[in-house]
Amino acid sequence: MSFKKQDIYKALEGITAPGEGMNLIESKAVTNVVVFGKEIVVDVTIKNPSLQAKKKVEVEIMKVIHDKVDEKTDVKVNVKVDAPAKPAPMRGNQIPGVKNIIAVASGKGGVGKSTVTANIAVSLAKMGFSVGILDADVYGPSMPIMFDVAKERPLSINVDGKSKMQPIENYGVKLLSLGFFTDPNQAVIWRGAMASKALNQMIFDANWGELDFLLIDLPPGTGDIHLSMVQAVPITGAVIVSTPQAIALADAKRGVAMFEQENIMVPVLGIVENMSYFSPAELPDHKYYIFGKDGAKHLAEDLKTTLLGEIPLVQSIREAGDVGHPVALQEDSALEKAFAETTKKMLSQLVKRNEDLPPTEIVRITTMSGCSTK
Ligand SMILES: Nc1ncnc2c1ncn2[C@@H]1O[C@H](COP(=O)(O)OP(=O)(O)OP(=O)(O)O)[C@@H](O)[C@H]1O
Repeated sequence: MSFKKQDIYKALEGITAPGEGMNLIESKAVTNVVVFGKEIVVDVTIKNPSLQAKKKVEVEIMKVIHDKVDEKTDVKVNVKVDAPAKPAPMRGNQIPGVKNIIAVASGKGGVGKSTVTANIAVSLAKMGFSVGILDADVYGPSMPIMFDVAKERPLSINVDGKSKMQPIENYGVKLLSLGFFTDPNQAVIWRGAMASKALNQMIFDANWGELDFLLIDLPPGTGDIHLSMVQAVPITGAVIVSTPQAIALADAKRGVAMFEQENIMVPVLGIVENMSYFSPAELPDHKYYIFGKDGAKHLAEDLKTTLLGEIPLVQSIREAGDVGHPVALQEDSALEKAFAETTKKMLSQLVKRNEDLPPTEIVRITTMSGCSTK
């Protein structure tokens, strides 16, 4: 035997525990490793009960041991399933079956909020979570294009005698968007009451099924539509997207402040800095800080929140969005890793939030005259 048990543990650190956002060692999923001559037996306990997750973890363990430890050894993997992850506690107008609702917002438009939402959703799905996106961007719903389903239309199906809207699914992500209800050639801006009605239907009259996460892609800004969203559902936490540019950061700050208002109180999980720097394909080690450096890092420090990730400005991110195949789907690419890291950081903030704070309540919005609208 030319390897140590420690080599096996080290190799297993390279595998993400399905549905947990941590590696198999960090999450204590590996409960035992035994070496008998040329045979290695790994006992692993995972939280995701699906057959696919079990098979995936088994195959990944075998592969990493053969690649990194000893290619000739026989590997046996015993996979056990523990009870499912604790759902986030919520009350109020819950969406049945939906455990965590995450709002993705940006103060300024065009900073890549939808791109970040799409890629975080794909990363979550690849980690084994069940994920949905509600595209609530009233000014320009772009998710149907980003998920290559712009020509699809949600069907109405009958669930327990009620007619429900069936989300469109691609890449393991369920999607409903205001964009499914407008002609892409017409510039429609959803206004006030109509937008609220459509959003309410997409939230409560849809067959989302069991979801670990529902990401809500909010329109840019901090206006009425945001208030009606936070009023309608108990949002577990908010993620703010910004570029490092001063004017984007100032708007991001307003976004954080909006969620933290006393009458809203949605915890901010952190800030994702998008378009952090540009690296040309021919000079991958060069980083050009086009919009400034460390802007979101400093803002996160100032606001006592977390910098969740720094996503570079890369042509392939734009191209992948345009062809409807989010870049996080590109196996083993640097961008896939960047989004996976950002997602893991968001998850660890979410776990902390769910441990430390009570459930988010439905917000009572008080009108100028002091009357509650709920
Ligand atoms: N990191 C990046 N590198 C390259 N292009 C990017 C990056 N992030 C976003 N883009 C591109 O920038 C454009 C705007 O991105 P996106 O639509 O995600 O922004 P947004 O903030 O959601 O916009 P809106 O304000 O319209 O909702 C898109 O063409 C997208 O492909």
